[in-house]
Amino acid sequence: MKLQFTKMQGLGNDFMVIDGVNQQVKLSTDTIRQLGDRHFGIGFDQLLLVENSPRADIDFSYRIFNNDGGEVEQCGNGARCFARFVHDKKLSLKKEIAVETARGVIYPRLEDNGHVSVNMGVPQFTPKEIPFLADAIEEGDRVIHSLDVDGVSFEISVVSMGNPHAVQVVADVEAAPVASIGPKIENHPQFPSKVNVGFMQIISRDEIKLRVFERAAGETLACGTGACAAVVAGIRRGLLNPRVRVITHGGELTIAWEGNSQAVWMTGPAVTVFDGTINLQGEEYAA
Ligand SMILES: N[C@H](CCC[C@H](N)C(=O)O)C(=O)O
Repeated sequence: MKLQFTKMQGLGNDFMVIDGVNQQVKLSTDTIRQLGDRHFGIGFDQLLLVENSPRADIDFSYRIFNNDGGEVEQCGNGARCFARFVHDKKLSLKKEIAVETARGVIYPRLEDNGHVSVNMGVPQFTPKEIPFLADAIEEGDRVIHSLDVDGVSFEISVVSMGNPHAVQVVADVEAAPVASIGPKIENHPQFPSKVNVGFMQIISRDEIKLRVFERAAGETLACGTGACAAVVAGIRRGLLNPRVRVITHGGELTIAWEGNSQAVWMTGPAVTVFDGTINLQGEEYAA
Protein backbone atom coordinates (compact mmCIF):
# COMPACT_ATOMS: atom_id res chain seq x y z
CA MET A 1 0.00 0.00 0.00
CA LYS A 2 1.17 3.56 -0.68
CA LEU A 3 2.01 5.82 2.30
CA GLN A 4 2.19 9.60 1.86
CA PHE A 5 4.77 11.35 4.07
CA THR A 6 6.60 14.68 4.44
CA LYS A 7 10.29 14.97 5.33
CA MET A 8 10.86 17.91 7.70
CA GLN A 9 13.62 19.26 9.92
CA GLY A 10 13.97 21.53 12.92
CA LEU A 11 17.60 22.73 13.19
CA GLY A 12 18.76 19.62 11.37
CA ASN A 13 16.89 17.24 13.70
CA ASP A 14 14.99 15.47 10.96
CA PHE A 15 11.64 13.78 10.79
CA MET A 16 9.34 11.67 8.67
CA VAL A 17 5.91 13.23 9.30
CA ILE A 18 2.83 11.13 8.51
CA ASP A 19 -0.78 12.29 8.20
CA GLY A 20 -2.69 9.71 10.23
CA VAL A 21 -5.90 11.78 9.87
CA ASN A 22 -6.46 11.16 6.15
CA GLN A 23 -4.53 7.88 6.11
CA GLN A 24 -5.10 4.88 8.38
CA VAL A 25 -1.55 4.03 9.41
CA LYS A 26 -0.33 0.89 11.15
CA LEU A 27 3.46 0.50 11.24
CA SER A 28 5.39 -2.21 13.07
CA THR A 29 8.56 -1.46 15.04
CA ASP A 30 10.59 -3.19 12.37
CA THR A 31 9.02 -1.13 9.59
CA ILE A 32 9.72 2.13 11.46
CA ARG A 33 13.32 1.00 11.93
CA GLN A 34 13.62 0.19 8.20
CA LEU A 35 12.06 3.52 7.20
CA GLY A 36 14.49 5.32 9.52
CA ASP A 37 17.57 3.75 7.97
CA ARG A 38 19.57 6.44 6.14
CA HIS A 39 20.82 3.96 3.50
CA PHE A 40 18.04 1.44 2.96
CA GLY A 41 15.09 3.66 3.92
CA ILE A 42 14.01 7.29 4.03
CA GLY A 43 16.23 8.18 7.01
CA PHE A 44 15.20 10.26 10.03
CA ASP A 45 15.94 10.85 13.70
CA GLN A 46 12.26 10.44 14.60
CA LEU A 47 8.96 9.52 12.90
CA LEU A 48 6.04 11.80 13.84
CA LEU A 49 2.44 10.57 13.49
CA VAL A 50 -0.38 13.14 13.30
CA GLU A 51 -3.76 11.78 14.45
CA ASN A 52 -7.13 13.09 15.51
CA SER A 53 -7.81 13.37 19.24
CA PRO A 54 -11.02 12.01 20.81
CA ARG A 55 -11.01 14.98 23.24
CA ALA A 56 -13.11 18.01 22.28
CA ASP A 57 -10.56 20.42 23.83
CA ILE A 58 -7.60 18.93 21.93
CA ASP A 59 -6.91 19.46 18.21
CA PHE A 60 -4.54 16.56 17.51
CA SER A 61 -2.78 13.59 18.99
CA TYR A 62 1.02 13.51 18.45
CA ARG A 63 2.91 10.20 18.51
CA ILE A 64 6.71 10.07 18.34
CA PHE A 65 8.96 7.14 17.41
CA ASN A 66 12.77 7.15 17.58
CA ASN A 67 14.54 5.59 14.59
CA ASP A 68 15.00 2.38 16.59
CA GLY A 69 11.22 2.00 16.32
CA GLY A 70 10.52 2.74 20.00
CA GLU A 71 7.68 5.12 20.91
CA VAL A 72 8.60 8.01 23.23
CA GLU A 73 6.82 10.73 25.18
CA GLN A 74 7.92 14.01 23.64
CA CYS A 75 9.92 15.69 20.85
CA GLY A 76 10.42 19.46 20.87
CA ASN A 77 11.86 20.09 17.39
CA GLY A 78 9.19 17.71 16.15
CA ALA A 79 6.45 19.77 17.83
CA ARG A 80 7.39 22.82 15.73
CA CYS A 81 7.38 20.71 12.54
CA PHE A 82 4.03 19.18 13.63
CA ALA A 83 2.46 22.65 13.79
CA ARG A 84 3.92 23.67 10.42
CA PHE A 85 2.71 20.38 8.87
CA VAL A 86 -0.93 20.58 10.07
CA HIS A 87 -1.12 24.21 8.90
CA ASP A 88 0.46 23.64 5.47
CA LYS A 89 -1.60 20.48 4.87
CA LYS A 90 -4.72 22.40 5.92
CA LEU A 91 -5.52 19.92 8.69
CA SER A 92 -6.17 23.00 10.84
CA LEU A 93 -6.71 26.69 10.13
CA LYS A 94 -5.71 27.69 13.67
CA LYS A 95 -2.45 29.55 14.40
CA GLU A 96 -2.26 27.97 17.86
CA ILE A 97 -3.23 24.35 18.45
CA ALA A 98 -3.56 22.00 21.43
CA VAL A 99 -1.61 18.79 20.89
CA GLU A 100 -1.78 15.76 23.14
CA THR A 101 1.35 13.65 23.61
CA ALA A 102 1.99 10.56 25.73
CA ARG A 103 2.94 12.82 28.65
CA GLY A 104 0.68 15.85 28.53
CA VAL A 105 -0.63 18.59 26.25
CA ILE A 106 1.60 21.11 24.45
CA TYR A 107 0.54 24.26 22.59
CA PRO A 108 2.47 25.12 19.41
CA ARG A 109 1.85 28.56 17.87
CA LEU A 110 2.82 29.69 14.35
CA GLU A 111 4.61 33.08 14.51
CA ASP A 112 4.40 35.73 11.79
CA ASN A 113 8.15 35.44 11.13
CA GLY A 114 7.80 31.78 10.15
CA HIS A 115 9.14 30.42 13.42
CA VAL A 116 7.06 28.32 15.79
CA SER A 117 6.70 28.89 19.56
CA VAL A 118 5.66 26.00 21.76
CA ASN A 119 4.42 25.91 25.34
CA MET A 120 6.26 22.70 26.26
CA GLY A 121 4.54 22.29 29.61
CA VAL A 122 5.95 22.25 33.14
CA PRO A 123 9.32 20.49 33.71
CA GLN A 124 9.54 17.73 36.33
CA PHE A 125 12.52 17.04 38.59
CA THR A 126 11.72 14.38 41.18
CA PRO A 127 13.60 11.12 40.50
CA LYS A 128 10.31 9.22 40.27
CA GLU A 129 9.06 11.47 37.46
CA ILE A 130 12.23 11.22 35.35
CA PRO A 131 12.51 8.16 36.13
CA PHE A 132 15.90 8.16 37.89
CA LEU A 133 17.00 5.74 40.63
CA ALA A 134 18.69 8.21 42.96
CA ASP A 135 21.44 6.99 45.34
CA ALA A 136 19.64 8.05 48.51
CA ILE A 137 16.00 8.55 49.41
CA GLU A 138 15.66 12.08 48.12
CA GLU A 139 13.73 14.79 49.89
CA GLY A 140 11.88 16.28 46.91
CA ASP A 141 14.33 16.88 44.10
CA ARG A 142 18.01 17.71 44.19
CA VAL A 143 19.43 20.15 41.58
CA ILE A 144 22.62 18.12 41.10
CA HIS A 145 23.08 14.34 41.42
CA SER A 146 26.40 12.50 41.33
CA LEU A 147 26.39 9.67 38.79
CA ASP A 148 29.13 7.05 38.77
CA VAL A 149 30.16 6.02 35.24
CA ASP A 150 32.90 3.35 35.28
CA GLY A 151 34.38 4.79 38.48
CA VAL A 152 34.22 8.43 37.32
CA SER A 153 31.69 10.71 39.03
CA PHE A 154 29.60 13.04 36.83
CA GLU A 155 27.50 15.92 38.23
CA ILE A 156 24.18 15.73 36.40
CA SER A 157 20.86 17.51 36.66
CA VAL A 158 17.83 15.38 35.83
CA VAL A 159 14.82 16.97 34.12
CA SER A 160 11.73 15.50 32.49
CA MET A 161 10.08 17.41 29.64
CA GLY A 162 7.82 14.39 29.30
CA ASN A 163 10.93 12.54 28.17
CA PRO A 164 13.96 12.05 30.43
CA HIS A 165 17.12 14.22 30.33
CA ALA A 166 20.44 14.14 32.18
CA VAL A 167 22.30 17.45 31.74
CA GLN A 168 25.88 18.25 32.70
CA VAL A 169 27.88 21.50 32.47
CA VAL A 170 31.14 21.26 30.46
CA ALA A 171 33.88 23.83 29.83
CA ASP A 172 33.86 23.28 26.03
CA VAL A 173 31.09 21.38 24.20
CA GLU A 174 33.37 20.74 21.24
CA ALA A 175 35.79 18.87 23.51
CA ALA A 176 33.01 17.12 25.48
CA PRO A 177 33.08 13.28 25.47
CA VAL A 178 29.67 13.08 23.72
CA ALA A 179 30.38 9.91 21.72
CA SER A 180 32.06 8.02 24.58
CA ILE A 181 30.12 9.13 27.67
CA GLY A 182 26.78 9.80 25.95
CA PRO A 183 25.87 6.12 25.44
CA LYS A 184 27.17 5.14 28.88
CA ILE A 185 24.84 7.62 30.60
CA GLU A 186 22.00 6.89 28.09
CA ASN A 187 22.09 3.23 29.17
CA HIS A 188 23.05 3.76 32.82
CA PRO A 189 21.18 1.38 35.19
CA GLN A 190 19.99 4.35 37.28
CA PHE A 191 17.85 5.38 34.27
CA PRO A 192 15.35 2.52 33.94
CA SER A 193 13.79 4.12 30.81
CA LYS A 194 17.23 5.19 29.50
CA VAL A 195 17.87 8.94 29.09
CA ASN A 196 18.80 11.77 26.69
CA VAL A 197 22.24 13.15 27.63
CA GLY A 198 22.92 16.89 27.40
CA PHE A 199 26.36 18.59 27.44
CA MET A 200 25.94 22.32 28.12
CA GLN A 201 28.61 25.07 27.93
CA ILE A 202 27.64 28.32 29.65
CA ILE A 203 28.63 31.26 27.41
CA SER A 204 26.81 33.89 29.52
CA ARG A 205 23.69 34.09 31.67
CA ASP A 206 21.73 34.55 28.40
CA GLU A 207 23.50 32.08 26.10
CA ILE A 208 24.63 28.46 26.09
CA LYS A 209 26.09 25.99 23.61
CA LEU A 210 24.54 22.52 23.70
CA ARG A 211 25.16 19.06 22.32
CA VAL A 212 22.76 16.19 23.04
CA PHE A 213 23.33 12.45 22.73
CA GLU A 214 19.69 11.46 22.27
CA ARG A 215 18.15 8.32 23.70
CA ALA A 216 17.91 5.71 20.90
CA ALA A 217 19.01 8.19 18.21
CA GLY A 218 22.57 9.13 19.14
CA GLU A 219 23.91 12.67 18.80
CA THR A 220 21.54 14.83 16.76
CA LEU A 221 22.22 18.29 15.31
CA ALA A 222 19.71 19.72 17.79
CA CYS A 223 17.31 18.47 20.48
CA GLY A 224 14.32 20.65 21.41
CA THR A 225 13.42 18.98 24.69
CA GLY A 226 17.15 18.77 25.40
CA ALA A 227 17.42 22.55 24.99
CA CYS A 228 14.46 23.01 27.37
CA ALA A 229 16.00 20.62 29.90
CA ALA A 230 19.44 22.27 29.71
CA VAL A 231 18.07 25.79 30.26
CA VAL A 232 15.86 24.62 33.14
CA ALA A 233 18.86 22.85 34.72
CA GLY A 234 21.03 25.95 34.27
CA ILE A 235 18.40 28.24 35.82
CA ARG A 236 17.94 25.84 38.77
CA ARG A 237 21.72 25.87 39.27
CA GLY A 238 21.61 29.71 39.40
CA LEU A 239 23.71 30.00 36.19
CA LEU A 240 21.16 31.33 33.67
CA ASN A 241 18.55 34.08 33.26
CA PRO A 242 14.89 33.23 32.46
CA ARG A 243 15.37 33.66 28.67
CA VAL A 244 18.30 31.92 26.97
CA ARG A 245 19.71 31.62 23.43
CA VAL A 246 20.66 27.98 22.86
CA ILE A 247 23.30 27.41 20.18
CA THR A 248 23.35 23.88 18.71
CA HIS A 249 25.23 22.40 15.75
CA GLY A 250 22.00 22.74 13.76
CA GLY A 251 21.23 26.36 14.68
CA GLU A 252 19.66 28.43 17.45
CA LEU A 253 16.64 28.07 19.71
CA THR A 254 15.19 30.52 22.27
CA ILE A 255 14.10 28.91 25.52
CA ALA A 256 12.27 30.77 28.30
CA TRP A 257 11.26 29.58 31.77
CA GLU A 258 10.11 31.71 34.73
CA GLY A 259 10.72 28.87 37.21
CA ASN A 260 8.65 26.79 39.63
CA SER A 261 5.43 25.48 38.13
CA GLN A 262 5.64 27.68 35.03
CA ALA A 263 5.72 26.18 31.54
CA VAL A 264 8.86 26.19 29.39
CA TRP A 265 8.56 28.10 26.10
CA MET A 266 10.63 27.12 23.04
CA THR A 267 10.86 29.15 19.81
CA GLY A 268 12.61 28.16 16.61
CA PRO A 269 12.32 27.16 12.93
CA ALA A 270 10.40 24.31 11.29
CA VAL A 271 11.21 23.46 7.66
CA THR A 272 9.58 21.21 5.06
CA VAL A 273 12.19 19.44 2.92
CA PHE A 274 10.04 17.34 0.54
CA ASP A 275 6.82 15.34 0.17
CA GLY A 276 7.05 11.69 -0.75
CA THR A 277 5.25 8.40 -1.18
CA ILE A 278 6.48 4.99 -0.17
CA ASN A 279 5.11 1.48 -0.85
CA LEU A 280 4.46 -0.59 2.28
CA GLN A 281 4.61 -4.35 2.21
CA GLY A 282 2.74 -7.05 4.12
CA GLU A 283 0.37 -6.18 6.93
CA GLU A 284 1.52 -2.58 7.03
CA TYR A 285 -1.05 -0.35 5.44
CA ALA A 286 -2.17 3.14 4.77
CA ALA A 287 -5.65 3.49 3.37
N1 LIG B 1 15.28 10.93 21.55
C1 LIG B 1 14.21 11.53 22.36
C2 LIG B 1 12.98 11.85 21.47
C3 LIG B 1 13.27 12.99 20.50
C4 LIG B 1 13.61 14.27 21.20
C5 LIG B 1 14.28 15.36 20.34
N2 LIG B 1 14.43 15.06 18.95
C6 LIG B 1 13.61 16.72 20.56
O1 LIG B 1 13.66 17.56 19.65
O2 LIG B 1 13.09 16.94 21.69
C7 LIG B 1 13.79 10.53 23.45
O3 LIG B 1 14.01 9.32 23.27
O4 LIG B 1 13.23 10.98 24.46
